[in-house]
Amino acid sequence: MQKNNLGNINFCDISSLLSPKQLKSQFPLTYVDQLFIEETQNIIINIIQKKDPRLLIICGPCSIHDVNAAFDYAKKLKSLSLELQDQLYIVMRVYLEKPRTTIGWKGLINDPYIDGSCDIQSGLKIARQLLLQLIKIKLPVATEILNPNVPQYIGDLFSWVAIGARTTESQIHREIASSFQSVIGFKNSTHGDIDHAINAIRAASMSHNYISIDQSGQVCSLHTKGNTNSHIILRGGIQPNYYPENIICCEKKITEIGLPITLMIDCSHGNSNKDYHRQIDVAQSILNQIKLGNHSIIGLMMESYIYPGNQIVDLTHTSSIKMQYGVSITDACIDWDSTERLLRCLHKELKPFLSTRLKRV
Ligand SMILES: O=C[C@H](O)[C@H](O)COP(=O)(O)O
Ligand SMILES: C=C(OP(=O)(O)O)C(=O)O
Repeated sequence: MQKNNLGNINFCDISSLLSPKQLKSQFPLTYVDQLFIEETQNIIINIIQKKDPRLLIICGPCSIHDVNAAFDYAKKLKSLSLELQDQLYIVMRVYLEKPRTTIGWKGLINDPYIDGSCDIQSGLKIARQLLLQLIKIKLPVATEILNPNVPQYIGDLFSWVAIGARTTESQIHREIASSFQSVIGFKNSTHGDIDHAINAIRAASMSHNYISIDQSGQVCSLHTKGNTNSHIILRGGIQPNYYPENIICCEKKITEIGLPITLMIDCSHGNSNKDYHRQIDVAQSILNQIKLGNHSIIGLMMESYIYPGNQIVDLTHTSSIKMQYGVSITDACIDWDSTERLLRCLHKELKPFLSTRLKRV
């Protein structure tokens, strides 16, 4: 078989990208904004260490595909978060990379024009610019880290980070998690196994050496300190795992190993059986569990956008099809009005209970 001049018959094309340093010089983080991110990271560390009794809420679209709609959503979320901040600490889900079960659109960084052109260089620029805009309005942001080199470009901007169900068992993702100064949430596996997430927490807490790229884009060997601030995210699997019996079983397992008992519940994915309406039932169940004295649940994740549901995009025809504004193009989301009602309800109902959760230190 004839090799092309890229040295591998399966390579079709290679193009250079700008380095992390070049991207950051085009879209710099100001000192004031950097202090804001550090402050929000510390608040979330305090929440998972039970020194701050508020419930952490990671809330936003399944994926970002339209930066204008994302910013409109962010403004609504910011103003609500100010009103509810005494009980809820709200962080926007800004998911820029999507792990797929088989194939599909892989997110704004990979394919910003949603047409299969995969202009990754533009994707990185659009992503960093949006994140800086959100931070400018003092909205903390959260994401899932997927591609191992992406953190060098935008990893300085997040207040909280997830490793997804499909990558929690991956060594490279655990190594990356060990480099983060923000809290990291590890999801249980797509089938519902929590051992992968427990092993990930232990691995990420240790120091690692691995191959990465530095700020100039040069391949390097990276030595990390280890991140001891991580927790499990129960996202359901073949069955939901947010019921009291699942939570108790998970708490028992974590206690036996000697890890801090800190859980976030993802109201979507396997816990909602991918029916977005059911996210509200999951949140209601968690509210009741907290009222009944649960101390291990520190946060909730929800997939929410401006309008409900989702729309299917056909990557080959996107330019000729008009997409609906503010509607997800990946998983279905609850709409803004339902989100606002749910968050107000959590705020009101949790008020008498949250302060009793403070760890006696
Ligand atoms: O959160 C998003 C999706 O659940 C995840 O990316 C998998 O999506 P898929 O099963 O549609 O590929
Ligand atoms: C892909 C996601 O979730 P999970 O890893 O739980 O499937 C997500 O939260 O967007």
